[in-house]
Amino acid sequence: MLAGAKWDVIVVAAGRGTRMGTAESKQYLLLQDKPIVIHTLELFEAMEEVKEIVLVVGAQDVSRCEELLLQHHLHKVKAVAAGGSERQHSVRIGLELLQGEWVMVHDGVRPLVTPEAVRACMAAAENAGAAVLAVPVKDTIKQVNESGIIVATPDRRSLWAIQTPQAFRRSLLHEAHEAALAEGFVGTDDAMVVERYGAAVVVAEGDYTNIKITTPEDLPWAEFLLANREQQKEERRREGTGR
Ligand SMILES: Nc1ccn([C@@H]2O[C@H](COP(=O)(O)OP(=O)(O)OP(=O)(O)O)[C@@H](O)[C@H]2O)c(=O)n1
Ligand SMILES: C[C@](O)(CO)[C@H](O)COP(=O)(O)O
Repeated sequence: MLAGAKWDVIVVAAGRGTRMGTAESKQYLLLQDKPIVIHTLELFEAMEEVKEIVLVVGAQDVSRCEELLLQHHLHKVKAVAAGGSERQHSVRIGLELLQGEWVMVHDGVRPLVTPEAVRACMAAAENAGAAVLAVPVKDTIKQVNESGIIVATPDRRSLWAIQTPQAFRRSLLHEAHEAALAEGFVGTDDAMVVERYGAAVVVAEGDYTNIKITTPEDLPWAEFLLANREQQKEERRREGTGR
């Protein structure tokens, strides 16, 4: 294990992808000939700050994921666990398998997060105990009632779109999840669980390319962003070798 590796990661990939509408769950769709969730895992596998990864998937996908891990040499994944009916349950299942001091939770379907953004999130969490990647919203956001009438326009300066990774001192995240379970609270992200527990969660500014692959139009966008990154990497490599 690397000396600087003090972070564990839970990659949640047990969703059904109903909004994508494909027969195959979206985390296994191919981007540049590789399953989306493998792109995501490779990012954390390559980071020296990362010690161990737990992958949480649908019960029916555990063995095919174990094979995929071998095929793609993902040695940091110490367990593949069967997830729960809600994202929050899948996170809690992953959390039970980890013992380290620091843990990040990341969506398996956010394959485009950069190591720089992950590092910004980890640094903010090490300072504050809990941090999430986020970007300021670019649109004007309205609150609309059931009749389709706008009831409020919150000040955009205070609105952020929340992404993953979400990074925490493990004991805090564990206590917050236990409390949520006891109270029957289910949120859409881990920050909500920790906020509700009463702890401060800070935002670390990420970037707009860390998209969550959710609906069909996200796929060509992700392909474009990936191709663009590969091209930039190739250009840097050529410059580095003077070619
Ligand atoms: N019970 C669940 C639900 C979601 N997730 C994971 O949480 C991440 C973010 O969820 P989302 O994009 O909403 O995925 P789905 O639940 O699969 O999508 P949908 O809501 O369209 O069905 C995904 O990587 C998804 O696989 C999970 O591990 N367990
Ligand atoms: C955690 C998350 O990625 C933050 O944007 C998001 O909440 C995932 O779940 P959702 O079902 O798409 O709300």
